[in-house]
Amino acid sequence: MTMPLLFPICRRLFSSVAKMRNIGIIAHIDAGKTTTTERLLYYAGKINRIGDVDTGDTITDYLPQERARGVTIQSAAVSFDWQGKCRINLIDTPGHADFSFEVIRALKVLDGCVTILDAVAGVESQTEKVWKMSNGIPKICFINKMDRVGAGFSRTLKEIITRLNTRVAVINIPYFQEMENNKSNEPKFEGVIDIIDKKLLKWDNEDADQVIIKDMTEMTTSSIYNDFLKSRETLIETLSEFDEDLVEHFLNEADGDYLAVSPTVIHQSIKKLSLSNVVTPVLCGSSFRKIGVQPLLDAVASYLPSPLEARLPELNNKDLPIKRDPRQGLIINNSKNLTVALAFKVISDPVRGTMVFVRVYSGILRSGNTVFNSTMGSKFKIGKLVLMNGNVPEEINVLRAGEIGVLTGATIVGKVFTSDTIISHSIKKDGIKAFDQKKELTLQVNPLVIPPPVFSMVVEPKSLGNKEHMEASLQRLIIEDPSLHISKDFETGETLLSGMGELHLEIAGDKLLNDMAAEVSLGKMTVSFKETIDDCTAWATHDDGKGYKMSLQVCSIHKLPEKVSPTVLTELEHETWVPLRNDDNYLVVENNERYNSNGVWEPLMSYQSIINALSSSALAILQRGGKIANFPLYSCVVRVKGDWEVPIDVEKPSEVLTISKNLIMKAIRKLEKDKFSLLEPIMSVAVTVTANDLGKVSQDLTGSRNATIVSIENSLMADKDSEGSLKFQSIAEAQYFPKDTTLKMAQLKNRTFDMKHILAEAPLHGMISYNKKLRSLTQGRGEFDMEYHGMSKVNKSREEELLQKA
Ligand SMILES: Nc1nc2c(ncn2[C@@H]2O[C@H](COP(=O)(O)OP(=O)(O)OP(=O)(O)O)[C@@H](O)[C@H]2O)c(=O)[nH]1
Repeated sequence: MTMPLLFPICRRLFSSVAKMRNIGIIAHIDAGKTTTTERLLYYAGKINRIGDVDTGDTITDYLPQERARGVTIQSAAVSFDWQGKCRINLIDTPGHADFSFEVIRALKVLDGCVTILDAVAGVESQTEKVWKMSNGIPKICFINKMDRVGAGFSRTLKEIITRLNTRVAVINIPYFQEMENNKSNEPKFEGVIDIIDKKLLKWDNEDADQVIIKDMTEMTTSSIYNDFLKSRETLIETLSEFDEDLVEHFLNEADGDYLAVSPTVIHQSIKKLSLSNVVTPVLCGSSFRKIGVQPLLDAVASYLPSPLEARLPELNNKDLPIKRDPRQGLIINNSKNLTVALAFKVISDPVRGTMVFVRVYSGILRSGNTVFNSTMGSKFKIGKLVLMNGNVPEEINVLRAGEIGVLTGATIVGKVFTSDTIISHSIKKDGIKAFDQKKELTLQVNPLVIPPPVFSMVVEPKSLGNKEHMEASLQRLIIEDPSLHISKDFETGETLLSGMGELHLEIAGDKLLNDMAAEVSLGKMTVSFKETIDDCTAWATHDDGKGYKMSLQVCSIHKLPEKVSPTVLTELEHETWVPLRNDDNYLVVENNERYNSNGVWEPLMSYQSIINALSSSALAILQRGGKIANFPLYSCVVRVKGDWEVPIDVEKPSEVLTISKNLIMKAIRKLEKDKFSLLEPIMSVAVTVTANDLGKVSQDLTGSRNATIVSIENSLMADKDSEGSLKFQSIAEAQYFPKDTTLKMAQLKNRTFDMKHILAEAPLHGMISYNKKLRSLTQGRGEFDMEYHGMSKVNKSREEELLQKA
C-alpha cells in the first residue's frame, strides 16, 4: 500500500547548503530503524498516517520481500524538511549482516548517522560493526524501545561508552510515570527530561501528537529533579574536558552554576565536539509509542553536519584542491562550474525503468544535460531528475552540491553503474570539452569496496527457451546489487549466483522467481571456495608490429615487489591501480603517462577505456579459476609492464580486450599446479547466550564447527584490555547515570540479564544453518550474528575433505 505524501511546496529550492543534512539510520537488526524513520516522516509532516513494519505499510520498506518478512533488505531514501531548521535527506539502511553492502554504499555518501539502539538489548554485534564501518562520520545515538520491560537506559549508555569507545553527551534522560500514580505497578515510560533546555516533555497517553511541557526548575521537589541536576552537571563536565570556550562561559557568565549555563552555548559545544567525533550526543525514546521523536529531529538539525561541515570526498587525484563555499557547496579544482557526483545505487523500477541514485559533491546536475562518466570514459544524457520518497518520486530540474537524488530516463540505461563518477558542466548543456582533460575528466571519487561473496547456488533455466530471460534477469540483479556475483563453472557450464549469506541468496532467488518471473530452478546453497597462487607467473608478451604491444604477469599479492604493493601504490605517480570488484584482486598498469606536453592524451582510444578493457579481461580470466578445482582466483594482481602501446588511430579497445585476455590465460596456464592453493571463507561469529548455555554452545563451536574462540565477554562491559578500552571502562565507571528502573523490575520478574557474548572465528562451512542448532541448544534464547572475516589457506588434508564435500 502506498502512503500519501504531503510535499511541502518547493521548500528545497530555498534551503541553503548549510541547512542540508544527509543522514543514515544505522543499527543492529530489529532495533527500530524503519519504525523510527516512519515517525520522523510523520512528525516532519511528510506523511499524514504512520505505517508500521508489523503491518507492512511503511514508506522505506516498500519491496514485497521487505513487507512480507518485516525486514529491511535495501537502503531507501526519503527527503523532508524539519520545521524550517533543516532539510533532511535520510537513508534507512538494513540491519542484517547479509545486506552490509547496502550500509557500505549509503555510508559512502552520507555526512552523519543516527544509530538506533534497543534499550533492552543494548549495544549488539551489528551495532558495533556499523559503528566501525562509519568511522569518521559524526553520529547521534537514539536509545529506542524505552517502553519495553527490561529497558536499560544507563546500562545501554555504559555499553555505548565501553563497547563503541566514545564519550557521550546525554541530551535527554527517560521519564517514567511515578509508581504511586501507576495502577499497573510497573514504571511506565512517558517522556524525556531535556537536560539542556531544562524541560520535562511528556507525550499524552491518548494522543501522542500532544506534548505536555513542564519547566524542570519548577519541579525541585520532584523525585526526578536530582537525576536531572546530576545529568546536567555531568554533561557540562564532559564537554568542559574538551571545550575551553564552554569552561570560560561556565566560570565567567554562569558563575560556576551548572543550571545557569546557557543552552545556546551547550548546543554549540556539542555540535563542535560531535563534528570532530569527540563526543556522541545520546537521546532516548520509544519510536513505536511516538515518544522522543521530535527531540531526535532537533538533534539532527543541531548536531549533525551540513555538507559544508562534513568530511570531504576522497578523490583519486589527491592534489586537486577542494574548497568549501557557503553558497555553492564544495568547489573542486577551483572550478566553479565543475560538477562531480557519485552513483551509489542503481535500481530497475518496473514502471520507471533504470534509476541511478547519486550524491552531488560540487556544482549542479541538470535534467537534459549531457554528462561524462569518468569511470567508464563515456558521455551520456540525463533524462529526468527526481527525489525519492521510498518508492514515490518527486520530479525536480536540478540537483545541487550536497544533494542526493536520482537520474532517470532511457538515455542512462547501461551508461552508469554503482560506484561510477559523473562529471558535468554546471551551466553548459554539454560543456565537457571545457574541462582540463588530464585533471578533471579523469577525476574519480574513490570507488566503493564490495565485500566478497561467500555463498553460492546454481541457477538453471527450466528449459533452453528460458535461458535468455534468466541471463537478463541475473544481469539486472547484479546491476542493482553488486555484492551479488554471477560466474560460470567452465567444466560443467553451470551458472553460479554468489552472495554474502544464506538470506541474501534466498532473497535474490525470491526476486528472480517472483519479481522477474524467471523460469529457473535454484540449487542448494554451498560455500564459495577460492584459489590463489603462491608465486608470480612468468611474463607473457604480445608484440604484433601493428601498434599493439603488451607484457603482463599475474602475481600473488604477497609476492609483489615492495614498489607495487597496494598499500603504497596510490602514492606512486607512474602507475594506475584498479581494485577488481570483490575478490581482493587488482590490476596494476605501470607508466600511464602517454600525454603530450600540453596534457592531451594522443591516441584516439581514451586512457580510461584501455584501463577498463584491461580490468574486464583480468576480472573475467581470474574468475575462470585456478588449477585445483576452477574456483575463482583471489588475492592476485595482474601487472601490465610500462612499455605497453596501442595504435594512435584506433578508437575502440576491443583488441586490447582480446590481447590481454589471451595473455592472462597464457600466464596462468604456464604456472605449475602445486603453486595453487585452496582458500575457504572464515567468519567472525558473535553468539549471545545465557551463562547457563555458555558451556554447551562453546563446546559445539570448537568441537563440531572448527571455530576458534577469540573472547567471551559479559554483556555489560567489553572485556577488552587495550589501553583505549580500559580508558573508556574507567570513564563509564566514574560517570553518573540515572537508575534503571525497569531493568530492576525485569530482574524482579526473574528475567535473566546475565548474558555472555562469545566472539569466535569459524570456517563458514561449519556454520551453515547454525541458527537451527543454536536454537535447539539454547531453547531459542541464543542469538548469533556473523560477518565475513577473510579467506584462509587450507592444508592438503583439509583441501581433500572440502573438495569431497563441495
Ligand atoms: N516496544 C517497542 N517496539 C518497537 C519500538 N520500535 C520498534 N519496535 C518494534 O521492533 C520491531 C523491529 O522494528 P523495525 O523498525 O523493523 O526495526 P529495524 O531496525 O528497521 O529492522 P531491520 O531494518 O529489519 O533491521 C518491530 O516489531 C517494531 O514494531 C519501540 O520503540 N518499542
